[in-house]
Amino acid sequence: MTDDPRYLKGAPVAERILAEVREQALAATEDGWKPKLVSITVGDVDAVDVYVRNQRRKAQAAGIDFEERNFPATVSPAELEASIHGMNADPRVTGIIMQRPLPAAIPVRSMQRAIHPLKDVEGMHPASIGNIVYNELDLAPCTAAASVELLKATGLDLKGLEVVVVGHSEIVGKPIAFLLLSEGATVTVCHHMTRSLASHARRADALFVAVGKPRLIRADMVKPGAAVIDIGINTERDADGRERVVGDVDTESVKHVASWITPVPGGVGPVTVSILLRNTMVALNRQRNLYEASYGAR
Ligand SMILES: NC(=O)C1=CN([C@@H]2O[C@H](COP(=O)(O)OP(=O)(O)OC[C@H]3O[C@@H](n4cnc5c(N)ncnc54)[C@H](OP(=O)(O)O)[C@@H]3O)[C@@H](O)[C@H]2O)C=CC1
Ligand SMILES: Nc1nc(=O)c2c([nH]1)NC[C@@H]1CN(c3ccc(C(=O)N[C@@H](CCC(=O)O)C(=O)O)cc3)C=[N+]21
Repeated sequence: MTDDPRYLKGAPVAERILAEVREQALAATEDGWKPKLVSITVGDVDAVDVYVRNQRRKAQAAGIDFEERNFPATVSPAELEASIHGMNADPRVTGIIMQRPLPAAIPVRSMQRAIHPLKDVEGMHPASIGNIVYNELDLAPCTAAASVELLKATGLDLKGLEVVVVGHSEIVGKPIAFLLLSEGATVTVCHHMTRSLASHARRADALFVAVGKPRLIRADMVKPGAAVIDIGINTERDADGRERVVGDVDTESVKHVASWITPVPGGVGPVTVSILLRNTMVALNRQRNLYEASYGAR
């Protein structure tokens, strides 16, 4: 079933990006600039496990060092911030990603701000997010950038394309909208106060869904021939009690209407990981350029 040509799979896109990352990482290492990504997790969060596991696997395959720093759920904001400052100052650390969610006692935004913009490989610091508003797109939030890469893989021309984004979180929906605007698409953003999600969604040539609700998008909400990018990752139990991961789109019905649909798993997720590693190399090159501009070329 996953051989259906309508499935817009993540693996080929992810592999292409990872091959470029690997080449850059090897060249940088030879020049004495070994890339290293540090992942921060706080407490034990199932939702993050898969992501971190894949980050470690793909980083190692690409020649990027990967270190996991797990803090207890009881860590204070001040302690966490002090650790981040330590990583900012450590020249061996190229990039820092702070996995979400954080415990309620820790203010996500101030922690995001504590990561130096030059090491912010998720593109979530206000200074980084600001760049995409100015059409500087080389380091964008990973999931948003991954979703747009998948749309590009359809070959559709983004200029003037009618796009609807469902979900407006700061980490996924909003940056998708900004990236698409920069590419010339006409973008409508829907959220929980939108009056008729179905009537907006049905107009879309490309529909992005990042909400966290299984089967939110059904076949009657999709324009025939549309590209559907399903970003949701939800865990459900099936009838015999087994856990399975599903997106926000009712894939079985929508695939008869859409021309392209990203599967979950196997769609946006793997591309997100490869973009994180690509961002690590963008960060490394920025640090290296700054160093060489300050101290002269090696
Ligand atoms: N594949 C990947 O790499 C990643 C996948 N994800 C997945 O993507 C999904 C979204 O993540 P994230 O953006 O962090 O989640 P958030 O919970 O932060 O945001 C969800 C968004 O959906 C909107 N929303 C809620 N209910 C509705 C509704 N009925 N109709 C329309 N919009 C609605 C919310 O709007 P409002 O604020 O107005 O309520 C909000 O903007 C999750 O399933 C998550 O697991 C996340 C990150 C990476
Ligand atoms: N700061 C932050 N940024 C995030 O982007 C972020 C986060 N925190 N917290 C958790 C969520 C979730 N997320 C996933 C990314 C890829 C896969 C992924 O690779 N999924 C594979 C799963 C394959 C398998 O099951 O092994 C797939 O969809 O095919 C999963 C989940 C990123 N998130």
